[in-house]
Amino acid sequence: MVEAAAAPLYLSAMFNDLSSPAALLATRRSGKPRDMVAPGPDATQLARILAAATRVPDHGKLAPWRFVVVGEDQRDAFAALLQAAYRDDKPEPGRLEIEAIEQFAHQAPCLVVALSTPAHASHIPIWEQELSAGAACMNLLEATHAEGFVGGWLTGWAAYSPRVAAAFGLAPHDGRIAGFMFIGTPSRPLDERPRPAAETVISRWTPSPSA
Ligand SMILES: Cc1cc2nc3c(=O)[nH]c(=O)nc-3n(C[C@H](O)[C@H](O)[C@H](O)COP(=O)(O)O)c2cc1C
Repeated sequence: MVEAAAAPLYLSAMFNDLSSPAALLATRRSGKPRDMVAPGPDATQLARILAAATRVPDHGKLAPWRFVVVGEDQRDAFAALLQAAYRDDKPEPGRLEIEAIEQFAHQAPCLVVALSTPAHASHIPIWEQELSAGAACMNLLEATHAEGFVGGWLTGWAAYSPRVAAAFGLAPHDGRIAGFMFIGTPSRPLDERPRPAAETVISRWTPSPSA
């Protein structure tokens, strides 16, 4: 059996356990992008993460998703874009709002913008293509954790801004921003969040007599 790479010290045994694929799935925990610090993935590791993100169920083999990497040297331009987009709706933002935008744009060592880009001409329902985009985002996160980093999937107002969408190549009605996928190293231990009790979300089908 191939020995799993030793998990970096910051990963408590409770979260993102790399000892086996099943353990990783059972202990998956996002990182908070605002708490992420270097290192982030190098070019080779990011290429592996994005390759995994494209290896998802995809009805009709349409690849209805795109991934745009925002380089570290592009974060100032990204922040300027977000500020301009924010001013589209609120021309006179307050200082705290601007600070929040700057913090969002510059957080975490690595940022990939995931796009849902359904093929409208296809007979495959848009909903199913959007599900594939969600699967791609999830695989990106799982591959991130498998590489020993943490990922965080955020949206927020910027994901619904036409100006931000256009800056990432989306014309109106083309598609949507599926998420801002931040990747890095947690600067503090991860903590658990409430999870739904299995019995509230899992059941066995019992056909009704009238079915
Ligand atoms: C489509 C989508 C959008 C999300 N957007 C946000 C967001 O804007 N802000 C936020 O704090 N969490 C957001 N989340 C939730 C976090 O990504 C994260 O999943 C949540 O904190 C639970 O942590 P877990 O991934 O470890 O279960 C979003 C999740 C999804 C699936």
